[in-house]
Amino acid sequence: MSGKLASEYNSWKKLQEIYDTQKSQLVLKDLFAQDPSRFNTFSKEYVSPDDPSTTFLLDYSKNLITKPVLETLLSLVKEANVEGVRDQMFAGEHINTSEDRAVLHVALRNVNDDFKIQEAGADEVAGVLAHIKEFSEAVRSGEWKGYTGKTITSLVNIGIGGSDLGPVMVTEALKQYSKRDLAAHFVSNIDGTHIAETLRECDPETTLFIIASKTFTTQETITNAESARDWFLATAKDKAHVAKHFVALSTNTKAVTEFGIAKENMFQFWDWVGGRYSLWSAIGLSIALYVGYDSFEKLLQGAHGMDKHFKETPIENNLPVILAVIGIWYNDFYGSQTHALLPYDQYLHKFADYFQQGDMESNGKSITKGGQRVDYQTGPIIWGAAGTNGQHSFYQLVHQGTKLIPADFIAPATTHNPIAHSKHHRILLSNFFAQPEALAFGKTEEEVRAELGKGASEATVKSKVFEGNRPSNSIIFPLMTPSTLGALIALYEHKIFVQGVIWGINSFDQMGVELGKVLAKAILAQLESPEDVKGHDSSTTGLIHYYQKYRKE
Ligand SMILES: O=P(O)(O)OC[C@H]1O[C@](O)(CO)[C@@H](O)[C@@H]1O
Repeated sequence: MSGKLASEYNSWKKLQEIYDTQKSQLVLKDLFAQDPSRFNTFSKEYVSPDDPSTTFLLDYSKNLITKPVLETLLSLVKEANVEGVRDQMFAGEHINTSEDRAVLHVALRNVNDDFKIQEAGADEVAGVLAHIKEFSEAVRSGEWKGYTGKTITSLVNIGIGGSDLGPVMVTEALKQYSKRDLAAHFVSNIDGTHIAETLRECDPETTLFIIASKTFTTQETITNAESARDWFLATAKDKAHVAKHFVALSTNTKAVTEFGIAKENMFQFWDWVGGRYSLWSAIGLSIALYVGYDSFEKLLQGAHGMDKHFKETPIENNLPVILAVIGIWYNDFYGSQTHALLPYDQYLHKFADYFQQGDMESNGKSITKGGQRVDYQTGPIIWGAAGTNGQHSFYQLVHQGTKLIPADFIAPATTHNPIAHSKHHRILLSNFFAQPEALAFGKTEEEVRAELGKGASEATVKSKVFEGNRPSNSIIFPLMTPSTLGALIALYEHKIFVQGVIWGINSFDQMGVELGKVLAKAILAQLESPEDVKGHDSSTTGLIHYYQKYRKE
């Protein structure tokens, strides 16, 4: 960390100058016309250093950049000492300064021991993975039995935030690798409807509950876990049976034991694993159970390959760095408020949800590590949806609205479901190719006039014009596999890291989620009667009083 605001860097000032003076020249149609090799210049194929079959192409040529712009963006990376902080992260230095913690999700997937990491607990990773392997194989093979001797057919992961979103996203993405005879459910919301509806699909004799909570104090998770235990014991009766049906994923042994889960049924991780970076840890148990340990290991290997790429590749060829600086270009100079993640792969339908936490909880900060208020924008709003669904919903605004929305289009070249001789997939991909093209190059007034002929009103002509010059990245990979997914997730994790370092913020704490929790606790104690409602503004008081008119018990 340099201790400077990003806006104090010379390269930041230079970027502002470029934006102010050359913005009108950054027109994709012209840039492509001027340079026939633009695609070659601004695209890179990633091949995992460990496994050539883990590969994808990143095309970033449809961005509002030129070589000098990109060079200046990369000099920002140098000035902010991103490489230095990256090396500190890999070495286990406590770069999460507010919590005085290392940030070592890379240690969870350090499969070949390529990185020498000294932090306490890093040497225990292999042991926990062995525990995950042994347990997941026992459950999947049917060797692990429920209290009446039946095999497990339903998994219920109870967790929230990072203890839910990663396993949800990955189990959906790798559904093709599941045995299909083990149903995976995820309960996160404190709304009783979530657990009630889930339990309606489960049988206490054949259900395994996975209580996933780093702290094991999260109100939603503990409340849901207690309700699950009550539901289970209503049938099983004997508390001794809990051991066959409840396991915990946590750093908090004491709280797990107090809950009644046996120590041998606890899967450990460490304070240097951030919640939103934890799917690689014991939090991934539901993934290993659902898709098998071998696939889980391949996921880790895929991420590890990207870690090596990020650590060892010069910044001009470093894919997370390139994505990060292009994002900064729009976020901080073009004033884009959001970034869309648009996977053309139904298996990735939770990808944007996952990175809403990954990115927004990491980089949704306005105070630097040194305590200064930033005078620029930090993390973007992340959103998106899978496939052509979005086209029939929000793409209108992306194409013709008043906002500039940078987007990443992500797709597999081949599908696990080649039904109708891959007709569906070809149609899907034709849209994946067409949308970035339409966004970038649009449709001129002349083209519209030629198309509509003389009788068309001016308003109709104007409404059919696509201004174009809307930027995007495209990522295409051979097939959705565990290792490719691992590489893609790690790509975005490191992108978020690079942006956080440039903005000078701590991407690894989450102070902003605390205030609401504290207020909710105080309000919970006041819900009984109107006389208890004290200390609030008139709006909050009015809302609680309205609720109290209808509350039943
Ligand atoms: O795993 P835990 O400790 O239950 O926390 C769940 C989530 O709550 C948060 O602390 C805040 O939302 C997240 O960072 C975390 O992923």
